[in-house]
Amino acid sequence: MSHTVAVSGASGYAGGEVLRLLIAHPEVEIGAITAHSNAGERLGALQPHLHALADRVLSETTAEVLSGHDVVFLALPHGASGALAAELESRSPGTLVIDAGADHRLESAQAWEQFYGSPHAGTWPYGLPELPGQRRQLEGASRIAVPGCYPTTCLLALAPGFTAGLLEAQDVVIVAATGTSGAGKSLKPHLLGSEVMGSMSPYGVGGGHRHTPEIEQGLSQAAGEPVTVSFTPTLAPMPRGILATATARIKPGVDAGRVRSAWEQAYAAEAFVHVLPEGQWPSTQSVLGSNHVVMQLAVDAHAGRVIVSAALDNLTKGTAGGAIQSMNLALGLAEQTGLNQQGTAP
Ligand SMILES: NC(=O)C1=CN([C@@H]2O[C@H](COP(=O)(O)OP(=O)(O)OC[C@H]3O[C@@H](n4cnc5c(N)ncnc54)[C@H](OP(=O)(O)O)[C@@H]3O)[C@@H](O)[C@H]2O)C=CC1
Ligand SMILES: CC(=O)N[C@@H](CCC(=O)OP(=O)(O)O)C(=O)O
Repeated sequence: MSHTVAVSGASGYAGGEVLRLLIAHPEVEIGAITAHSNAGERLGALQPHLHALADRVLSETTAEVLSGHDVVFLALPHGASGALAAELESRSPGTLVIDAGADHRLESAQAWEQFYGSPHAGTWPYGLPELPGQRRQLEGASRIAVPGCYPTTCLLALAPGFTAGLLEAQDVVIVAATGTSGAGKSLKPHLLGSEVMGSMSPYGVGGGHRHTPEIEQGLSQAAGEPVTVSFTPTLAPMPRGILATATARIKPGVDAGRVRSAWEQAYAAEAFVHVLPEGQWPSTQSVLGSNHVVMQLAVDAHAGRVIVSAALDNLTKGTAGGAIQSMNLALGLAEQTGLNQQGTAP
């Protein structure tokens, strides 16, 4: 039986990627597609790669338009989904709501207010099934908070070492590079082609990036104790992709073999997360357009640290693919349904 799905924010990058994947999903039928300033436009004018839906017209994003579907994806700027989700709850109580924005990811209202500067909308099950115990939380869920793109990368990179109790909680350093689509479609002067092409620069330096509390939340849950993270994002001259390099101090007496086997065991049964053969390091190119994550790790015995490098596509596993993976679990479908795209090369 086909599930009806509505996609809000369909004119944006995240909503467009949700639609790209849903078009290839065998168990869904696409219902309402909505936007804000672009309501009334043909989808083909805004998402010219989505040929199958080119002549569909974008509706206004309202709870009335979105209600009555089995599933609603919210791909809206953060802060916009809390009120809409509350209205959907009363109009359409049986609908599975999947929020690609940040509004429902954090458990701490204080951290939300500190980093986002608005009242906290609440906490929904966190859509990263590969974290320990998380898959069970998503099976049959009626609300899902899709993780941020950096947190997906960083949590998958480091969680196995914390779950296995091999890493110190207080000396975690992550530097990550992202493609420009992470910032969304709206015009931003620092993202003009002439500013970004052929150049890289950091931003959100010094603990200010809003994904820091989300990464700390996930790693603390894995460790069973508070984990402190120093996180520095950088902007890279590419449209898609994240490469995160994460390092943490290894506890005394833990040897390199134990470290490697913790990661290999954590992901041995996962369809989308791959610890590469030793000596092969990840590249963003190899995962573009796919729901896959590739990673490699090394033990730096001199520094007493593990170094993990992980790559994914911020719009696929980092947003829309991860969201559909969680949707599949919530609907009782096979987790990989509609997500068998391989990477593109070159
Ligand atoms: N880009 C990425 O890599 C990732 C994005 N996300 C999250 O997904 C969400 C969407 O991001 P992204 O697609 O990149 O952003 P875009 O700027 O590309 O798209 C934003 C979408 O939201 C709509 N919109 C804008 N303002 C409002 C409003 N006030 N009310 C309702 N709809 C509105 C826009 O409609 P219109 O065009 O008609 O104005 C557009 O469809 C964000 O919360 C982001 O945090 C999560 C992980 C990664
Ligand atoms: C290049 C760039 O600006 N990237 C974005 C990525 C964040 C993102 O998209 O995640 P949310 O879902 O939490 O908004 C940023 O660093 O803010």
